[in-house]
Amino acid sequence: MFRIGQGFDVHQLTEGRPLIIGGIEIPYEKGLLGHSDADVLLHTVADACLGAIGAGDIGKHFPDTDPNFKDADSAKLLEHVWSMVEELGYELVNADCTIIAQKPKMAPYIDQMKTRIAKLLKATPEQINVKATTTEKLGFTGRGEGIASQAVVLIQKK
Ligand SMILES: Nc1ccn([C@@H]2O[C@H](COP(=O)(O)O)[C@@H](O)[C@H]2O)c(=O)n1
Ligand SMILES: C[C@@]1(CO)OP(=O)(O)OP(=O)(O)OC[C@H]1O
Repeated sequence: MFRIGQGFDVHQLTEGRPLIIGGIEIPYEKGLLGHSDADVLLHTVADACLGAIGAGDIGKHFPDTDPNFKDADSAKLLEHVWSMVEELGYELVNADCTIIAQKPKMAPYIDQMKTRIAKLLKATPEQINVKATTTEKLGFTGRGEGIASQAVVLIQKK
């Protein structure tokens, strides 16, 4: 049996924070603001996984009012979400993700992100696709006020 889930997330860009996307630290003058490390890409993958198993969203499992998740490593949150997926007897078919950012250029980091996400989802990098797009300087992403991400995850019963 196949199940599919999708995720969408946005975080504000601000000075004085590291920029962590897809579990990779990217050199940039600003970073993403959040209760956790604000890894917008891993949050969308986690939400897509939770969507696929009908288990709500990351805010439900890791509330931003809980001090345990302050500055949390989103890779650890995704690891936990993936263990929930595996406990139900599923494995990954594939994941497709889009980072929506005017700047910085994501292309040099895409392969590292794929490898990192693949490891977290007990899959191979070939099962993971990560894309990036600007919004042609339009909207909040285009003005560099924040970064958005989308992901779709397909799972199947082992
Ligand atoms: N933050 C980004 C945005 C885009 N890219 C790459 O550039 C290509 C062109 O972007 P458009 O918004 O003009 O479609 C895109 O296909 C990505 O490969 C990037 O690396 N980082
Ligand atoms: C990850 C959590 C928990 O630390 O916080 P944030 O980093 O603010 O991320 P968000 O995508 O707003 O929601 C999920 C949260 O509960």
